[in-house]
Amino acid sequence: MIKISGLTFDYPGHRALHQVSLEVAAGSVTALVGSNGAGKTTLMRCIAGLETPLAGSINVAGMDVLEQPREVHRIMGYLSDFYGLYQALTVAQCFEYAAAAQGLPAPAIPQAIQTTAQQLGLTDRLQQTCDKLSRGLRQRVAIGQAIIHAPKILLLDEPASGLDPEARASLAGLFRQLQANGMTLLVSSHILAELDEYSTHMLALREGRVLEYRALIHDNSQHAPQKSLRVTLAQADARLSAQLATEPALQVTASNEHSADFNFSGDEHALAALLARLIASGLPVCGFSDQKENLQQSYLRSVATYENGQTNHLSKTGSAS
Ligand SMILES: Nc1ncnc2c1ncn2[C@@H]1O[C@H](COP(=O)(O)OP(=O)(O)OP(=O)(O)O)[C@@H](O)[C@H]1O
Repeated sequence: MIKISGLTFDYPGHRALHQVSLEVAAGSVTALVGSNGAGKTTLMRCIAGLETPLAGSINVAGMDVLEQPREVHRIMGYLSDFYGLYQALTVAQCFEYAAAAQGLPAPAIPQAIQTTAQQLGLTDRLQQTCDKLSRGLRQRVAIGQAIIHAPKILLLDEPASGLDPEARASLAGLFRQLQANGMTLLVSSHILAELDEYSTHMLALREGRVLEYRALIHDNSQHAPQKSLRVTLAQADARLSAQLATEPALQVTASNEHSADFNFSGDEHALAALLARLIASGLPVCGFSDQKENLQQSYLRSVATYENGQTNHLSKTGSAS
């Protein structure tokens, strides 16, 4: 859906993106993560055709963003990190304005306003003017403006900032719903636990470079997906490692007398059978827990790998001192 090749972007005196290349699959939700100044906003603005890169190309649904910006905008929604709302307009008027600006035919606009208000929980606010809304409600109106034309691609820069926990949870639900309807989302946030709830991919940027881009959910239908699990005992038992070694469908990655971590290839029935065998062997098993790496751990591991690489490179070139 989005194909970026060799994207390089310069601000006066500062290179913000260095040779960024990646392909974002249709229907995915990509968590765009990185420290302050990593280049997330710049990348989004380039994808939205709001900046002209020094080099490289960006293709959205088969269209070159720089050559066909208007066609691209018709299928794209973008919420910038700093946005403005017309204070004197009501929420309904804001939606109407956004819908008309996105080229929605006039007869379709009233329904689009109702649908969007419902998705954002703003139905009872439609007649209120924006100057009377709280920060979180304004944020919801801005998100509504970005999705009113039911785009195929949605770019959201820090969409949850200013939202209360309830609104954040319902926003996560909305993103899952939009993805289920076939939308491709690119969402930047510093709150990784939140992105973890709905993201299928992680794109980590660091100093304008792609640190890592990968799928977070592996769905390989030909094989049972591999699980990373931990078995915990109620009390220390030296037989744990030996007992696990007799199990062909698992590989132990770490163990002691209280617990063991292992990768397991098998379905839920195989897991139930494994639990039954461990209990039958006399081990005081409390249970299994999922050891799947979350987005935060994944991101921090990418950063650590990058920093170790930098340190190794510097020490090899002799400039570390
Ligand atoms: N208008 C500008 N002129 C010069 N440099 C800029 C400009 N806008 C951004 N930069 C620089 O480009 C780099 C990337 O900025 P960008 O806003 O894309 O980062 P970000 O990852 O979105 O950061 P944050 O998480 O803080 O929002 C930063 O070093 C920033 O200082």
